[in-house]
Amino acid sequence: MAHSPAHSTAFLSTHLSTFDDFLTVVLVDALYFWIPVHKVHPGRRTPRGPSPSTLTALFRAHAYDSSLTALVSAFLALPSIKSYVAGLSHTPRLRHEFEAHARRYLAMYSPTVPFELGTTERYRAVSRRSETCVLARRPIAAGTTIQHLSGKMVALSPQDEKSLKRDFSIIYSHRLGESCLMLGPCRFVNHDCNPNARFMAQGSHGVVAVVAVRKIEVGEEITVSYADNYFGKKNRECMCGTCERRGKGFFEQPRAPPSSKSRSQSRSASESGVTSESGTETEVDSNTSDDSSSEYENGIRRHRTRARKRRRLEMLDIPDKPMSVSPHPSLSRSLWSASPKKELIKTEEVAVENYGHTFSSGCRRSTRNLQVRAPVKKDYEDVTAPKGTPRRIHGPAKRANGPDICERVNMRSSHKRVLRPQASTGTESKSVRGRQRHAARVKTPMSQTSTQRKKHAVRDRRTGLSTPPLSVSETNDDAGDAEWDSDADADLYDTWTSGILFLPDLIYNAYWGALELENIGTDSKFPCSQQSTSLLGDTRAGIVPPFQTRKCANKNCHARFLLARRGRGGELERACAEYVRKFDVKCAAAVACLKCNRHAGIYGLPWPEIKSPASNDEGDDKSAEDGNSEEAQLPVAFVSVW
Ligand SMILES: C[S@@+](CC[C@H](N)C(=O)[O-])C[C@H]1O[C@@H](n2cnc3c(N)ncnc32)[C@H](O)[C@@H]1O
Repeated sequence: MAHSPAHSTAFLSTHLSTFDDFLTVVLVDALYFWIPVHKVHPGRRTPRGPSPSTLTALFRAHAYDSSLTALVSAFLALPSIKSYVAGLSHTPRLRHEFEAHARRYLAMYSPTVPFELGTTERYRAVSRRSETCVLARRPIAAGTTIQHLSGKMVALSPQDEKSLKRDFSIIYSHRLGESCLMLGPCRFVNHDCNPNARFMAQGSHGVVAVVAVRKIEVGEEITVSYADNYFGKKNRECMCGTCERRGKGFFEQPRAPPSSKSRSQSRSASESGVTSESGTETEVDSNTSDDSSSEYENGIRRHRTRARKRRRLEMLDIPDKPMSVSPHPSLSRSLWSASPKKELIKTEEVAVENYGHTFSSGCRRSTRNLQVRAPVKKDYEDVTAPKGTPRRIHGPAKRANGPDICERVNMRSSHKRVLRPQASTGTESKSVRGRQRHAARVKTPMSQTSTQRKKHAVRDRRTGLSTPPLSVSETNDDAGDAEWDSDADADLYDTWTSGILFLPDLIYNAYWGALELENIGTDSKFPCSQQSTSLLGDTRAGIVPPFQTRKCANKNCHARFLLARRGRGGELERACAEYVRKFDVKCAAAVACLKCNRHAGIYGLPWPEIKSPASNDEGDDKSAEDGNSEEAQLPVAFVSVW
């Protein structure tokens, strides 16, 4: 085999990196993720692995008994994996290490896994690519070992030390007193100067785990501190969120070069040997009292470097602030804070934005089973809209040739909308209303006839012209409400703004807030279980196939083989949202679907019956999450349905 590790009984960093590249191609790039993850040997070709559909079938088959061991065995029994392992020179040690490493990546598919991979644009200015980050899928208590977020650390061989010198996954182990290569899922954890977790060695075989140092909320990025001087001296090139907030590291503002006046002042001060204003002793060079004193020169150099960096950022068109991690605004803490109605409504709104993206790329989903209730639209106003602009209801992003879903999400989050409760009376709100009414008269398409509007919509769709942000709508007076309240107008609005005809339902669902499933019994504890239990029962008995496996119509969707759901799956996801609302279960997957509901496919959003929460997962992470009470509350549906 071209790149199989050398015949040797020792387990070297070369072996680890080769295994890791192979396994990330097979188990992460092909199935799980929408960007190829960073490889240790980017230029190398890896041997062919099993097809995504074979793997998907494998996962589904073993998801029901939630046995990681069974899954690993089945994986190792696949012909392509067998031949890869056979190439490992019949060295039991290597085979054992390969299996252990495969197990680490396979464990990421465990439905109970408390984290997921996401993408971040935070480091793009330097790395020029989207990078991976790790996000919490459920609250993680301080002191908890994060289950399945593990890796393997091996001392760098001298050969690797030369070739991989600048590689990202090399860490210095104080315990071993040498540089090590660390690979496995925990290599995706980024650095933060105020981290919420830390790496911890488990046992004496170089197994690394990640332990939370404080409570981590759903959707929060899991970060560790690599070292104090990892990103330059005192991490001054660090691009973490903490540095961004503090204006440190990469985000430190360049100090302006001293003005000529202050320079001459400091020069005369230095000539007389006086301490400068800032309190630092100015260097005195009795021979050359010109501007080229080293501190000044350094200042200029620093300033230029920073200016260069800023220009680079501008060229890349990366918003300086805030840099966001995706997924996604919908995962932000506030959306999940315990469920007063208003919070819920925000959740729904964002969820529908997501779905808007998703649907616009081809995954239409039925929402016919949903009833909407409890009008709530008066509760909020969009305070970010420019003065006098009639409020715009969130619509889907433009489709035509735009950036893909993830990018859009990121772009959106750079100018987040702020929703706040709206004042009900008072002069202020009256003037707002006045402005809105005026703006509505001037701008809204409601002044056109409905035939005209339809004609324009059709024309826009044909020509591919993006529809201007038409800001239908919303004044707060009764007349405005009545206008907007009519189904026809709402439908039309959607047609105008996006050209996607099926969105009205969704926008309405978001807009009206709370959703109710038709088929939820009043005393049903787990709304979706009623739908799915019987089918699941049959499935387990082997009577019907578990789900219809559909290919996603979006050709950019790397998770297309995982899209499996029963019939009209939309209602099940909604059920999940409903479940979240009712029981305050913090389920990131419910709304965080980025690419064609990858999560829905992988983690299974239908919620079948509750089993006893006994987990069969074994291995290095056995003790993990013992103390995590959230774990026990989670529906075992996560374990059962893929
Ligand atoms: C161990 S990897 C972490 C996972 C990585 N983001 C990926 O996509 O595979 C470390 C790399 O992440 C990026 N990185 C992580 N934290 C960073 C930080 N605070 N500042 C700058 N770059 C960071 C750098 O590109 C670094 O080489």
